[in-house]
Amino acid sequence: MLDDATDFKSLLSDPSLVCEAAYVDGEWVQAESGKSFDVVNPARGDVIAKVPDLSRAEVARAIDAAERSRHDWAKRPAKERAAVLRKWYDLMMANQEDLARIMTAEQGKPLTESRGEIAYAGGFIEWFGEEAKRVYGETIPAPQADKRISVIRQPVGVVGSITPWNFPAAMIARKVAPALAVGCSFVARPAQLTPLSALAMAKLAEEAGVPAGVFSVVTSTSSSEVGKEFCENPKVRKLTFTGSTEVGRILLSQAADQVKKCSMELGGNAPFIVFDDADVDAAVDGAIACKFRNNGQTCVCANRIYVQDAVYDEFAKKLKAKVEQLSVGDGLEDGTELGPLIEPDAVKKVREHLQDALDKGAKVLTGGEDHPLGGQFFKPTIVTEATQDMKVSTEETFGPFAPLFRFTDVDDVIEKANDTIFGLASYFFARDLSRVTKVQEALEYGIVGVNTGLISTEVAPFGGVKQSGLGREGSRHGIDDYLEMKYICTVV
Ligand SMILES: NC(=O)c1ccc[n+]([C@@H]2O[C@H](COP(=O)([O-])OP(=O)(O)OC[C@H]3O[C@@H](n4cnc5c(N)ncnc54)[C@H](O)[C@@H]3O)[C@@H](O)[C@H]2O)c1
Ligand SMILES: O=C[C@H](O)CS(=O)(=O)O
Repeated sequence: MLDDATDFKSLLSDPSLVCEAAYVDGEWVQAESGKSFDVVNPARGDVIAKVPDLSRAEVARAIDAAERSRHDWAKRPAKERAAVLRKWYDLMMANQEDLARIMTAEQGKPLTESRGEIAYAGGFIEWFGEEAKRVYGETIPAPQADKRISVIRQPVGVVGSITPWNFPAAMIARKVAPALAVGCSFVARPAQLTPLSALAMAKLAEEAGVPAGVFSVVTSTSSSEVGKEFCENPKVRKLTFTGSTEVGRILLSQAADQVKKCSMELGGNAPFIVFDDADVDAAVDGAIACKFRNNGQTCVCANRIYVQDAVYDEFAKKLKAKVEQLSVGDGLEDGTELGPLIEPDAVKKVREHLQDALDKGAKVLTGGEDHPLGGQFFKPTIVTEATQDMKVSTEETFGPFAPLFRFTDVDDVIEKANDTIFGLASYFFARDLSRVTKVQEALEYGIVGVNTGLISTEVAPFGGVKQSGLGREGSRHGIDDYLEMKYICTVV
């Protein structure tokens, strides 16, 4: 652990990237009430910054600024908007180390993962800057000689955004990038636990030339009030949300009154299936990457690991050996592979899922207790003999807890894998071509990883089916949710 006296800003080349103010209409502001809230380092429990606690009325002013500024931004040639996004990407990458340290300090993930997330977030800005220049329309042969039919695509307008704490930069980037690329304006409300990454991104966007009002970051402890403002303010044409399915339901209900355009990136419950023809060593490496990335705190982490009888013991033994090598500690320290969980309730949920599994017959293979570091650290844990009646088979654990389920029959494991209200990510390891084809088509998920545990990239359409969400982010498809299609019929 770093010395508690270490001020993480002393680790930065540019401490001014730590912005203890909200960014509204091109100005760095405090709350009129004078209220602020603490940003805490989950590894050490110390306060690393204070940011303003804006009121709903102050959020409404950011929306007003977004409405005023969007028209000129949309009128700019796409090439000009693309150049601003490219500059923003270049600044993100030039400041990658500082942005990573800020992220690790507020979210806890190891520096290696924070560096990766900054590159991932920047990748969306780079990608959609390029896509800005390819928003095409079409002409359609008219059924009458005196008519001409054309279709154009125009920016939706003001976008309201609410995002979670687990990827404090990437979850915003994959929304704000397509929005600004097509000429929308954007008001972001980052998670209360991790606002600093969003504010640092705004500082670099300002430097890159994003006009005042086009991108604002409002910090607030009252997420429900901000959500209601986004849903009830008619100037907001679209709500984009990433978070739990529970909150997604609330927002969709609130948005229904104005039939507001919504994108939803929600919860997951990923199955990870190891068949008897798999490369077991590759499957173990895939499971480590998939289960323990961000300490298990990702929407696409393996939540249930199904292993076919013939390779169950080999897989369990090799996974145990690798898990016991994982280095747990402060993410700001070199070599750390698993940081703390984000808050005490997150640790409580891991303990709850573990105890429920043990009560129903599971056995601890490794871990299964708080880490000697204490606080929000927990030992990476594997249990064997997991069964479908356990909480972990229907609820997202969101922590370093790997339950192994044994299976025999292929059709049976597909049925079990699909037996959930969620449908975001899924994974399986197999080599038989017929089996691979059958399984990848049978899994009811928006994302399928075949012989890999890592699927995150800006070039592919990311999103879920069933109650894991609506819409896709990233890829050429990710721009569609920020455009309205207009059909023009002209009599000549
Ligand atoms: N599908 C994806 O791309 C994706 C990505 C990351 C996280 N997630 C999901 O997010 C969850 C973990 O993140 P979390 O704990 O921050 O989720 P959460 O739903 O509790 O919170 C998400 C965001 O919504 C805000 N919020 C909470 N209640 C609200 C309300 N009533 N109105 C408006 N905003 C509200 C929070 O302050 C936060 O900023 C997990 O379920 C995970 O699967 C999904
Ligand atoms: O937690 C959810 C994120 O969307 C994970 S990913 O990094 O985008 O795959």
